[in-house]
Amino acid sequence: MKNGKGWIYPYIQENKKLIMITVFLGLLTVLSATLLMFTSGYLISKSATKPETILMVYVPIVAVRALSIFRAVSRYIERLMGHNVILNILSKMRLRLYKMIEPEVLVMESKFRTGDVLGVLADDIEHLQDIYLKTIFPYIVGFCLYLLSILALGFFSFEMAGWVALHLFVIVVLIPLLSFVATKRKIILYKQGKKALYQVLTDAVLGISDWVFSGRQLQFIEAYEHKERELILTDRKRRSFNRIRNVLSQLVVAGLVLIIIIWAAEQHELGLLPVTFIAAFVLIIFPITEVFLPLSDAVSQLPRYQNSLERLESFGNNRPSEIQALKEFTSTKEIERIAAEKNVKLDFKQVTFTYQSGKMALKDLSFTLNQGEKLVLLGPSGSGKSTILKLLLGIFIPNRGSVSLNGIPASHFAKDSSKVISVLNQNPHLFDTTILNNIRLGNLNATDEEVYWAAKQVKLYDYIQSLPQGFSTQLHESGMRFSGGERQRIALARILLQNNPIVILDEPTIGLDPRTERDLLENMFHVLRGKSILFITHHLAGISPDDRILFLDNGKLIMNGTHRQLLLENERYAKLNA
Ligand SMILES: Nc1ncnc2c1ncn2[C@@H]1O[C@H](COP(=O)(O)OP(=O)(O)OP(=O)(O)O)[C@@H](O)[C@H]1O
Repeated sequence: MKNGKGWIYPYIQENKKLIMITVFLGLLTVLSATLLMFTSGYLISKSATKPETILMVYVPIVAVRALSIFRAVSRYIERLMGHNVILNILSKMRLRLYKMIEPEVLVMESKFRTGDVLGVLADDIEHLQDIYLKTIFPYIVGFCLYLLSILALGFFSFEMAGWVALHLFVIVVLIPLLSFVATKRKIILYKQGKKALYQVLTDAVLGISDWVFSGRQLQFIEAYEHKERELILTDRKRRSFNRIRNVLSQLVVAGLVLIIIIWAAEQHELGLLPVTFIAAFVLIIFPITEVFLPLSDAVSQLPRYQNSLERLESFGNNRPSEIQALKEFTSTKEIERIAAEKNVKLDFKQVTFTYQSGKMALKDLSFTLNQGEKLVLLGPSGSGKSTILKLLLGIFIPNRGSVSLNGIPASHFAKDSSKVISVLNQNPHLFDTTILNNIRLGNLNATDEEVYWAAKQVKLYDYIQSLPQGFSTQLHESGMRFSGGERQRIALARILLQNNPIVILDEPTIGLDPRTERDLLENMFHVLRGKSILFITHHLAGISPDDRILFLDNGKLIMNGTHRQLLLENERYAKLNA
């Protein structure tokens, strides 16, 4: 559990006082339960001696009532307090997680879906709340109670306190420890096996047609069921160990009851303890051991949290070094000034960028984009186009050279780059709300008229108006699906409302048929006049003769000129057009 330090210890430290109050309330609850049993035991015994008048048992009757109310109230407050501490800790953990994940969103995009990663990690945090509720709090309460009950018994008799201490030590320390050691391997094996089975199953479902075509589906099912049986067996072993452990713990409790009976009887023989107190002393064992018995299970659950803790730890530690520096700056004032000027010069100066893995993605790249110009970044897959986008948005910092907007490093604006740069990517997301709201996402202050204007610009206005509910059409409820081209037009309308000086088109027409692609690009370049456009693409659709082209291959600039020039002068380029 060494990895837990970063995600457990600091929160305990930070909430020390509240945790202490919760533990105190926990002890108070047990104390009132113990006194309740004690008084009830006395009351039953006293009543059995047929007292002459009810007044002889009046005080214990009132005490039983008061203690049962007090126990319920203190338990309620203890739960309230405990959950309050947990919610407080969880909210801080979540904040920490979101802060960790935020700068990585664009980096992760290529490898996983960020939402999935966030979901898994958020589940891990939810899972960690059980460490507090089911292990840490009960164990602290249990241990304090152990010490307190020994001290209290020592007050009556040293010898008996010694015997009870020894017995309780078995259920408070020995059995939990034994349980932890014995079940740890089984829990880990079970978790690993379950994960492996999920992977095999997912893999099989994805490739189901191949299993069927090869006629080996039965073979797969047999192998799968065999592994599943092994897994069930591992879990069964753990459960049967738990059953034996529980029986053992109950035997220890029975031993304790016996000790108390013998001690109380001896005391009575010696005339030191009235007979009415024998049951009272015996009954207090039960509320006390009720706290101790679940401890073994609580401690043996610890390995279950290990994966969650390790995942959270490693996520924090393995942040790619490319984005380490991201949070250090962010100059909101500067970006607002540049955004207001609407005249931005984008400069890449001898930029070299190497990934953490050692892969050099860009080498010595220089180009300038003045306000209102269009620049086409052309290159095959893996040539470095997406890396340029991340450098431009300030997510990555070049190893050598500089990327700047009006002379200020792009990394200074990383968090605010959307105030100057708009990006239209391959798969814009449409939210589960009205079309109007979906377009307004570009600028939340835009009026309805401005949204209609943007829709007209991207040639969607008539189509939207023809829908029964027009701009109020709920994208999800209507079951209406926009085509790829229409989605891009909605995203383009958002960009128009955003009204930023620089627009990056990151292969926006991928997957569209040639005709839709041509119409969309024509419309895009028309409505984006006056803005600086960086058009990232891997083919020549939508390129005009005077467009400036940078052709990248393997991170290096290998052609630079207008489309017209390159067609005439460069054989490789001319072949692309063929
Ligand atoms: N996180 C990463 N770690 C290591 N290498 C990377 C990483 N991301 C990209 N690369 C490598 O850097 C090079 C440039 O990648 P980049 O994604 O910028 O290319 P691209 O031109 O955008 O490709 P595509 O058109 O396929 O998206 C490639 O060789 C790629 O394998």
